[in-house]
Amino acid sequence: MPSLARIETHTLGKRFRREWIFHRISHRFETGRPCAVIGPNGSGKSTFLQVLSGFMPPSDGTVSYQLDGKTLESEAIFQHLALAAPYLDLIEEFTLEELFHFHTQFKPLTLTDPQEFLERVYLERARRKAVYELSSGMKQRLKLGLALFSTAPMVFLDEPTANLDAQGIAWYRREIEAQCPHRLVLIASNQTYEYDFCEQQIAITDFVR
Ligand SMILES: Nc1ncnc2c1ncn2[C@@H]1O[C@H](COP(=O)(O)OP(=O)(O)OP(=O)(O)O)[C@@H](O)[C@H]1O
Repeated sequence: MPSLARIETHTLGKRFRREWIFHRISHRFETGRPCAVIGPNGSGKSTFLQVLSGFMPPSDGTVSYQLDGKTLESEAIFQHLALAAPYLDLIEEFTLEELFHFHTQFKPLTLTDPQEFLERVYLERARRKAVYELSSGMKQRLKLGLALFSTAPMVFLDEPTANLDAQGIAWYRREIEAQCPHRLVLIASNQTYEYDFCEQQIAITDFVR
């Protein structure tokens, strides 16, 4: 049975200095109800995901987390959350096999064999390459794979198809749609093809003060 995750925000707001980026967002996110956070460049999508991830404190309101009906402390949510985002870097000096072994000590994957994982992200031929030797699209498949195939019940993706070609985008859509029924999925995007399967949408510009 998949874990049932729930995140509830109550009048959540974030400002940098005196500028409110978003304000008074009250919403419930749940396993099986994928949600897209949409808006133009600079509107606050990444900021919203970072506040929900616990990377940034809110300026106003609250966020609460539940897993199978039990409240999670905000310090503990990181272990239950997988995030792939342009501002999160991979360790460039590791080979892909080394990265797999390092990463899975902290964030286990459903694919426990590195070979199987690298085949699933179409990087099996690069397994002895260092991360810095990969193209930007290859790195993006690696980042996405680490989030998509993690065992964490919550998965947040920011600009998931950045640098992916048409084949990569089709792969992303197949894999994310397979994950949606049994995980809490949140996608920050301004590309319809990254989120048009999401049953919920939050337009961040609706929450400007
Ligand atoms: N650490 C920070 N300090 C000050 N301002 C910030 C900080 N991070 C983001 N901002 C500002 O917050 C606003 C929202 O930025 P954010 O990156 O969340 O937008 P976005 O919708 O994700 O944009 P994009 O589509 O370009 O990725 C921008 O005006 C940005 O300059």
